[in-house]
Amino acid sequence: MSQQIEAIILAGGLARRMGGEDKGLIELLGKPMIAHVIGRLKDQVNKIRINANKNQDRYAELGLDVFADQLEGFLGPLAGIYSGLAECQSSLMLVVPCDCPLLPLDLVSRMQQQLLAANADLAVATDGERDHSVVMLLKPELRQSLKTYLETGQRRVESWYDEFNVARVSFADQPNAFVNVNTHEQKQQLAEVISKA
Ligand SMILES: Nc1nc2c(ncn2[C@@H]2O[C@H](COP(=O)(O)OP(=O)(O)OP(=O)(O)O)[C@@H](O)[C@H]2O)c(=O)[nH]1
Ligand SMILES: [Mg+2]
Repeated sequence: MSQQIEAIILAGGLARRMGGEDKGLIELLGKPMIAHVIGRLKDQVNKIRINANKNQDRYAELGLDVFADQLEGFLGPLAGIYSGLAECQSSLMLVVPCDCPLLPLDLVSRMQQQLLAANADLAVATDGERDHSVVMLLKPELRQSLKTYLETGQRRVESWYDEFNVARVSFADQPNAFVNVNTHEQKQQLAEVISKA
């Protein structure tokens, strides 16, 4: 297990494409979506916390700490990351979304190794072609920059981290690694893929 790395799972969005149902709590193959994500991470980090703005009691039943966005108004994933960094007690924090149930089992070791090798501020996962911008490993010192960025009305994750030294970490060897679920149809398709695997 990587030392001194904690993770936050972002489950604070409005899930509009799911009709406003709480995406992390939607059942996928008999358990909440977020439980799949926890299963992928639990042997990779020292601690996992859940970022949720609704149904916090239900998330807490999973036995993990739950925290809400400190800035109101559903400002996007960066609001969750900003709040997560406030309580971060490790030298690096991993961020993942709640709707990505096939995350790599070697996610943290590879992200950490490449962040350190590049002396980067932040590592972002890619599928070999594009960034998966809410799968990142970052230094807590970036919190102040995040605050300024959000306070000036900006929201886009990629534009925020562009100003830093970013290590892009390819997981092209795992084509399903970042399959994520935004609609009921995608959930059904993924359930079929996992069942046949
Ligand atoms: N904390 C927090 N997380 C968010 C917010 N908006 C999105 N996220 C999270 O960011 C990740 C990626 O976002 P999306 O896949 O677009 O999820 P979403 O915004 O809930 O869904 P849509 O409304 O359908 O776009 C998910 O894990 C969301 O929970 C927000 O305002 N606050
Ligand atoms: Mg969204």
